[in-house]
Amino acid sequence: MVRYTALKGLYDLEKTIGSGGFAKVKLATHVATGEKVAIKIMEKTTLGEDLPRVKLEVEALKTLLHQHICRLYQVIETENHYFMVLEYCSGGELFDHIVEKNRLPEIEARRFFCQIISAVAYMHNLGYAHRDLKPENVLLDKEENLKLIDFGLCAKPKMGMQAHLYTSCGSPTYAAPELIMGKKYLGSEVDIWSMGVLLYALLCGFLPFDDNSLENLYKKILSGKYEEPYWLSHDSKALIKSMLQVDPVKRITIHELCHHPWITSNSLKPVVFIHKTKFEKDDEVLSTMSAICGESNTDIWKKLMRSDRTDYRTATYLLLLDRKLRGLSLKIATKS
Ligand SMILES: O=C(Nc1ccc2c(c1)CNCC2)c1ccc(F)cc1
Repeated sequence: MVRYTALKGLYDLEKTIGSGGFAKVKLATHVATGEKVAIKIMEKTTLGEDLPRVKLEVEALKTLLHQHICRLYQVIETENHYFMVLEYCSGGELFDHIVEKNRLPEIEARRFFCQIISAVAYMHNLGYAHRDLKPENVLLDKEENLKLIDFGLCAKPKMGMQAHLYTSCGSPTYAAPELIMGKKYLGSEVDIWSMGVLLYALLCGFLPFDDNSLENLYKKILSGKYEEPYWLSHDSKALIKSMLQVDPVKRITIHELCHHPWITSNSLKPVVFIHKTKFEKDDEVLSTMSAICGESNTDIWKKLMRSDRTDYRTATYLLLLDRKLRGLSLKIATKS
């Protein structure tokens, strides 16, 4: 096991739970609270021109505080590495969950899809587009709630969500026609298309557009034609059709999506996005911390407010707060 001195005493590294392009994700234990976390480890040399994506993802995750967006607890930068300490999503990838069940019944698909809409509506409302929405970037926590990850491609256009984007990014299978055509596009509109592909995958168990040859895949996406399996209900077909519109102008908007009958059919209320508990002062959590570090609640809180919210103190506070919100006892490991 590679030893990273930067983590010594703070996090105990365990098994590797994911390895993507330029990052490796390892399960770890936050020493002070014993809570599990996922640490995304990136080597600066292999990052190369992807380095700006790390900074983009950190800034996005520090701003996006939502119950269905994976929480960032701490960032550690050393001479050769970046370590992003993230919320551990023990249920793994939604993709594996769909494959395991072959396809999801409409009720379960709706529950998951409402959580995704809530997170994406919240992001768009804050001026962020994800641009890489796909089942691999949707994880499950232990209560089978969804967590969006991988904001390395997200965009926060300076001129707001009405400003056009040009960078072609994300994986073609989930990419909107205007994006693969290299046209200017709106981040919000390409996210809706990707969500349409996601919903199709949830309900069908396979992808609407798939082909081993990139050229044929592009042709299928640009045609906007896909199979409609017999088990899809009328409303599901209508909703998918409204999201997989080749012409972005005809595509359903995130606001219409929140109020769509397929979405509200059970709960009869539109999807709302509730801010995740921002940085509320919680004295019980602060007292638990002050019992160890000897500082007063006020001093700890002042330091938290002044920090850049990515240090060990912030991680400890947030992990204790998560424990409390899950109804667990607050404990801190004393120096053994
Ligand atoms: O928790 C994560 N991944 C994870 C967790 C559990 C399991 C997996 C991935 C995959 N195998 C099943 C178990 C995770 C969390 C944040 C992140 F950015 C990337 C990955």
